[in-house]
Amino acid sequence: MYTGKARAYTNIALIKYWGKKDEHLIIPMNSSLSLTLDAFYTETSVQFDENLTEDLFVLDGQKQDTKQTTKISKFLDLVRKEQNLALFAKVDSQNYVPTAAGLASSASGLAALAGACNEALDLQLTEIELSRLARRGSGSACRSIFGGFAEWQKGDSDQTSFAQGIPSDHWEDELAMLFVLVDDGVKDVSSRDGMKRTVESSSFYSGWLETVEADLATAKQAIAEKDFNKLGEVTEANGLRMHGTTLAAVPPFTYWSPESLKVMQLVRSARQQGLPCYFTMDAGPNVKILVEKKNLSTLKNHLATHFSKKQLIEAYAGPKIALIPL
Ligand SMILES: O=C(O)C[C@@](O)(CF)CCOP(=O)(O)OP(=O)(O)O
Repeated sequence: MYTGKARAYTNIALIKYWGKKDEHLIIPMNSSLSLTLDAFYTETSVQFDENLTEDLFVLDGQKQDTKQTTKISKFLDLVRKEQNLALFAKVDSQNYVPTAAGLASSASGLAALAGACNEALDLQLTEIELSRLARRGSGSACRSIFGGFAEWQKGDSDQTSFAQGIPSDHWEDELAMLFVLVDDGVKDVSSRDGMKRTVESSSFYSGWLETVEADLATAKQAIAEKDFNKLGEVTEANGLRMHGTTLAAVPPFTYWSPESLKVMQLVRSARQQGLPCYFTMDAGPNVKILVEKKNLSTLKNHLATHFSKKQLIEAYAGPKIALIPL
C-alpha cells in the first residue's frame, strides 16, 4: 500500500487561461498569470491499495459518482502508466472553503492530488514536473503548485507547458482579494465546456488571442514595478475580454448575472471615489475584487449596504503546495 497527502491552495487568474490547443494534453492557446490565495484550499490523500478492485473518489466525505470518479481515474492512469503500476486507489479530497458553495476550484483539488501521488509513489518530482502533472488534471491546477504570483507558460507540448513562480519581492503580501458571492444558483457552463465552445465557435475569439500575450507582459511589468493600478487595470480589462468572447459563441452564453453587473458597477464607483480596486470573474457569477490590503476595509464598507457579511469573503496571498505527513 502506497499513501500520500498534500494541501494545495486555489488560485485566481489575473490574466486568464481561456482555450485549449490540445484537449487531451491540456495545452492552452495562451499563457496565463495567477495569484494563489490562502482562503480556499483542498487537502487530498491517495492510497494505492492491492485490495481495491476499482478506483474510489470521496469528496468532502461523499463517495462520488462514476462521472467524477472517471475524471480522477484518468489522472491516476497517467501516474500508473508512468510507474508501470497496476493498483487501484482511493482518493479522499476535503475542500476547505467558506460555507458558500461553488467556490471550491478544481485547481486546488487536482494540484493536491498530483502532490499526494508524488508523495505516495515517491516520484520525487521537481516543482516544474509536478506542475506539468497537475496540468494534466486541470489546466489552472498547474499554477497552484506555486505560492503568490505564478505564470503558466503555454508551451507547445506536454514537456514545455507548465507554470513557475514569478519573483515579486513579496509584493503580493500587500494585496488582497475580496470575493463577492452572488450565488444566483444558475448552473453555469463549466470552464472546460465554456472554453471549448468559445474556441470552436466564437467570432470574437481571435480578438482574445490578439491581445492576451500583451496583457500578460503588462501584468508582469506591473508586478516588477509593484504598480497596483497598472496590474488592476490589465486584470480587469483582460477578464472583460475573456468574458466578451462568450457572447459571440454559438450558442452564445455569459457567466454574468444581474448581481455580477451590480458588483462591477460598485467597483467602478469605488474607483471614482478614489479607492483603487479592480474586478475579475471566472466561470461563474461570483466577482473577485483585487485591492491593496490597506484599502480592504474601506472597500468592504462600500459594499456592506448591498451584500451580507456572508457574501463577502476576504483572501490574501497564499503559499505553495504542501505535503502533509500521514
Ligand atoms: O483560471 C483561469 O485561468 C481562467 C478560468 O478559471 C476561467 F474560467 C478557466 C479555468 O479553466 P480550468 O477549470 O482549469 O479548465 P480545465 O483545464 O478544462 O480543467
